[in-house]
Amino acid sequence: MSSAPKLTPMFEQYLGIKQEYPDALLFYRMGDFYEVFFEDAQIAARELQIALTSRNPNSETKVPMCGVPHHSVDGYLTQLLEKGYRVAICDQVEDPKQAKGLVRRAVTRVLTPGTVIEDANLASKSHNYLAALWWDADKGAGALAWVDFSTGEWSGLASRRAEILWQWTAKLGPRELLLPLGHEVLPHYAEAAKQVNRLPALPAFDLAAARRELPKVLGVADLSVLDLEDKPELARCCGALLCYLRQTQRHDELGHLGAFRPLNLGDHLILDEVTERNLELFRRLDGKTGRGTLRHVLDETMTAMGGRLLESRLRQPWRMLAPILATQEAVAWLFAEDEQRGRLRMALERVYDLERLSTRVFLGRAAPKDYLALRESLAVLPEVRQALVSTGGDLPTEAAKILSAWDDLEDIRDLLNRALSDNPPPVITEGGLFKPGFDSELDELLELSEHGEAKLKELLEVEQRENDLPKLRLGYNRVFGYYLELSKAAHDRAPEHFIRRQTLANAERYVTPALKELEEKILSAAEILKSLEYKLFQKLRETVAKARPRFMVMAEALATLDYWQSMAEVARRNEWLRPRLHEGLELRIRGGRHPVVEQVQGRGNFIPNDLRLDEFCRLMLITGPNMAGKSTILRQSAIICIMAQMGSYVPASEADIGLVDRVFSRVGASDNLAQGQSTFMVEMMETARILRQATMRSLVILDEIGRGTSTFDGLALAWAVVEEFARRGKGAIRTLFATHYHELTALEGRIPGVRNYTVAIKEWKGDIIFLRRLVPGPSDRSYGIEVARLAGVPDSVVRRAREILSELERAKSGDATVSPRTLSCQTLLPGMGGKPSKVTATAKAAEHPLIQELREIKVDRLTPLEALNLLQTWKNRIDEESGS
Ligand SMILES: Nc1ncnc2c1ncn2[C@@H]1O[C@H](COP(=O)(O)OP(=O)(O)OP(=O)(O)O)[C@@H](O)[C@H]1O
Repeated sequence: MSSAPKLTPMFEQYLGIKQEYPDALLFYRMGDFYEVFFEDAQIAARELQIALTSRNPNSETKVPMCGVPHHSVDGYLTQLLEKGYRVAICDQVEDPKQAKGLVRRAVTRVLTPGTVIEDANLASKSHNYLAALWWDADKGAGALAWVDFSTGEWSGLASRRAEILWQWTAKLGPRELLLPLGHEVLPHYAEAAKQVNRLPALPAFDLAAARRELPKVLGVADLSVLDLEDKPELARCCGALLCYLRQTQRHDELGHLGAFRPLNLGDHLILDEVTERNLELFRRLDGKTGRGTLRHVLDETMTAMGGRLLESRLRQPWRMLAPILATQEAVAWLFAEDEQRGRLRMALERVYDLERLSTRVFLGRAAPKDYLALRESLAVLPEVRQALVSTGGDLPTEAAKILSAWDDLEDIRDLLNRALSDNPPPVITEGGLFKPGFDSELDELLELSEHGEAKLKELLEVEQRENDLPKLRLGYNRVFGYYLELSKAAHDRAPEHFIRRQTLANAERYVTPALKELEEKILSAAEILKSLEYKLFQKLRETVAKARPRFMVMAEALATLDYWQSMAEVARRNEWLRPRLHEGLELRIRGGRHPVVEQVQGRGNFIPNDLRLDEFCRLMLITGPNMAGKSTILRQSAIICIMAQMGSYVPASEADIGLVDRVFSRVGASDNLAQGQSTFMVEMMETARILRQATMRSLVILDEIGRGTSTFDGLALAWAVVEEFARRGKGAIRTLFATHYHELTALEGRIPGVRNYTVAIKEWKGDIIFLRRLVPGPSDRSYGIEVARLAGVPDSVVRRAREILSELERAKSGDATVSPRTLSCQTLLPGMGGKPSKVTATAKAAEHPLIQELREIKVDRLTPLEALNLLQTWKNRIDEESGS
């Protein structure tokens, strides 16, 4: 048996380390490069588009290899993290000059998408979550916890329904999700669990470990202080987060994590992930962010912290009146004060991301430019404070609270001012971080290292002059340091104190005791200088890191101010109005607009609409032609409620909003074909969810339920759903229901609270004009064919569709061709059988399309041959239709 070829010591070391990080790409530091080997190299070369080479670990095998220079590694790491990879950074942990044999190396940190803290890997105005989910199927209980490691915020929720936990996972969209090994991902949520890391339940999710670790990290006595004692599942998830952070950060200190604040669903207006998507709160239906989303319209924040607060509020608006009213009061104050708001905006623009900067300082990963950014931000704090107080009048309660806890962090600003040079180096080890005058010892050493050159020159000049050797030269090499050099021709004139060190072909090199002494001073000054700079930097870092809680207080204050001013700014620009909120169930909007559609189309081109949901009209059935604007009304009503409960002004001329606990929306088709679910299946799953979760305080908007199946199945389902919403509890659930099933309009008068509405149009010379006005009453028909014509469907198809339509209508109005299946449905469904519906009543007495053509024919203009051909065409059509 042949034994495996012996590896070089370097590869032995590499493989030993790699074994500990099987799931990460190992970046192995060699000199000025990070090298990647074996399979990792193939992945890295492909993903980073860099050359794949090879290296021999022994004489026989070749190992794939690629590498990147250490100074530009960050850009490559960003690319890998964006693609979802984890990277273990393996550094040299001893000075190669001092190393005996192979340099010692160790993994200094593991970068993962969910734990990154560098700006290059993060969207500034979005949170970056690492989440952990635990579900105990036997007990029927579970939890989800999440942390934004870059800011230190963490939270979570416990639930007795796995579906709720997965919904929140989908909503938060964590960059990484920790799941215990073997734990199933709920069907329909594969997207949410795209980036899953399976951890062994023990020790990662161990309850005993969580009980021990959590209080330690958060500096409290036990779990009861954290409101976690009676939520063991949530404690497990928090424990798993800590366990993973410890593993990846190689940093025992997790003290930058803030207080754990469990999410109390009762405090918030719940928007599930489907509603978020359908209403295009964060992403458009095509998946893109930015223009076309509500967030884009609302975001006038000037700081990253304010932007993230806006994201959280939009994700979780309030359910309770008190915080909404307090926010409204502050927004109204800044809304009224244009000048002050302008000053505040200008000041906030110069504030950097205090949360993430101070995290990097705390974890020892801040670059000199981060300290400079902190210094510049702190310099603005007095200006922001000044902008708050400058009105002279009474401040709103919340603003007064912020002001009373205000901290300019003057001591830290003063320290950074005195310490940091204005042009610091890119990395700390390069020197030049501190200002002259900050530390006297440092100044002395700087003087020596800077003037060392001059002193050497002085020594050379003395030797030249005293020994009459004008051609004497000074040089340096790595082997014996500084030397004096004489040409071969002059070497016999070397004085006695010159000690010969090297003979070259045409020169001799010497040292002198004085030169050696000076050299030692200069070199040791550089060494001492380096270590003193490092020591001073550590001290500075510690002082700034200790101020982390103060930074966090101010970060929260600035984020809140920024949120208010952003709300006030957009309200001013778009002429929005302060809504009235109340505990009742009535919803009244006058002159409501869709903020996003209006922004895209331009203010003058959007037609406002009124809407009222009260005890007489709790469920609005909106019929109307395609393209009339039904979906827009549905969405804008939901969006106005969401905005109001964020404390924002709303696009309406008047709004009274009875608080909403959940908004549900089923709008349009959302295929999930990739997950093996048809459009109809998804629609029904979502409808089922709404039926399970909606309460009397919810607002439900349903758009064209049931259209993904056969007409009668769809109608029957839509009908049953309307009945269910209209008859829940004592009254109906506030529902806006847009549909093309005109048969449903028969429900008005049969079920209390159901009212018909339509979006008006006008017919003019065979065309339709969209009036975009919501008016009481049902619509007569869909005008689908007219809209198809407007959309450019070819005339031949439009004509044929008209023929088919009139056939169908004839059949429906009791003609002999009606099928047995249709008959059975008609008798099953109330409102359909017996009396003709509105549609059939208004339809013209149907006649065969051939008769119409016959009428239009000009016989005297036909040649006999054309007449014969026409006759043959008609006969063919009749034969086809009768199936002969
Ligand atoms: N109030 C309005 N003012 C101006 N334009 C509007 C208004 N409402 C809707 N629109 C425009 O009409 C388009 C169609 O509106 P919407 O999708 O709401 O129609 P719909 O009745 O739901 O159509 P369908 O039944 O085909 O789904 C919108 O994209 C928008 O551009």
